[in-house]
Amino acid sequence: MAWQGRQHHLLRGGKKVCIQCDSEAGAGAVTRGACHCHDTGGLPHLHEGPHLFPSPHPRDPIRQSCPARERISSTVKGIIEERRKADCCKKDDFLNVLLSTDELSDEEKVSFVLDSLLGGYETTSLMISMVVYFLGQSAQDLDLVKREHQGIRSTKAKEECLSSEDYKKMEYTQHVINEALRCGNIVKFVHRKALKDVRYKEYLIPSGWKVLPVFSAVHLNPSLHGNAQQFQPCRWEGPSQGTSKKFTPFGGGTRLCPGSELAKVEAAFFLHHLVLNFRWKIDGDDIPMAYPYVEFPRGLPIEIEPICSES
Ligand code: HEM
Repeated sequence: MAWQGRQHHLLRGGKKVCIQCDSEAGAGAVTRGACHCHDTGGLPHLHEGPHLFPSPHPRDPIRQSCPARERISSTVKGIIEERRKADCCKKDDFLNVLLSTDELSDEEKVSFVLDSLLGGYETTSLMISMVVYFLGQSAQDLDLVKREHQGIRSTKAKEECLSSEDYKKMEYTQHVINEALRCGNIVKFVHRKALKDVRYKEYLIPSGWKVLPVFSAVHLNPSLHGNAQQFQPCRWEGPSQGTSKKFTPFGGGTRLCPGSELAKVEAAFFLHHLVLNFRWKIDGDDIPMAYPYVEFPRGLPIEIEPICSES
């Protein structure tokens, strides 16, 4: 995304960056289709649909969601056909792995691609917005992140791309990302069903009951996280702090988010370029609100200004 001009809606821009990265990571060829679906409003409509109650109103978003799914499915089908015709079987990407299996029908393969794109579409852009929002309120943390990225950049040529080794050095950035996930609670709860009677402490959860584990209740519990209401990235310092049952922004068990590492890499690399090249301030008031999904009501408008390299 080119940062031209001074005013940007971070959430909107972030979605485009994320859809490009996710689809590149999955299968380069899907990028073109995915970006088209973003630009024409298909992905936003598709994402909205399952979260809303149907209404008889002619502009009911669910009426737009179903055709959006059909449009995007046919774009992905076209890309799969192109991939089959072209001799690009040597490509070692997600789409080729998916195409090489006979255990799924074509429809299931298309659905798999769509689910993966949707899984990372709102979530990662929201996480990036959260990071920018919280850093905007903590000059000290912003300074620490900036120094970390200046250190990494100083070992590289001017336009040299970041590598996995650079990513491993982004320790404080990881703490900031973890803390934004803890405070931001992008996914507040997941849906589960008890398959048999389950006893937990003095409770009985009868077979067939729906259970919604609420992550935000754990992430903001002061008995598990000291000063739970405060944004304090330094709490993540120390070995294996980021993986524990008291911190589950990406779920857990067999349904653990397969995109968690990709999302964190996207956020860290985005931050690298943002803090080294720009100053920003949030334009007016905007705060993350949950209704029930977390959003910035105004899309987090920010004013940015390039940092001159001489300064
Ligand atoms: C900050 C970013 C993200 C957050 C907070 C997040 C969170 C989650 C959570 C909590 C689940 C578990 C849902 C459950 O247990 O029912 C999940 C599943 C999933 N996520 Fe993510 N996710 C993120 C990014 C991504 C990305 C970038 C992708 C793909 C490119 C992705 C793809 C998926 C898929 C396909 C599933 C379903 C896995 C399954 O059911 O087996 N997610 N995600």
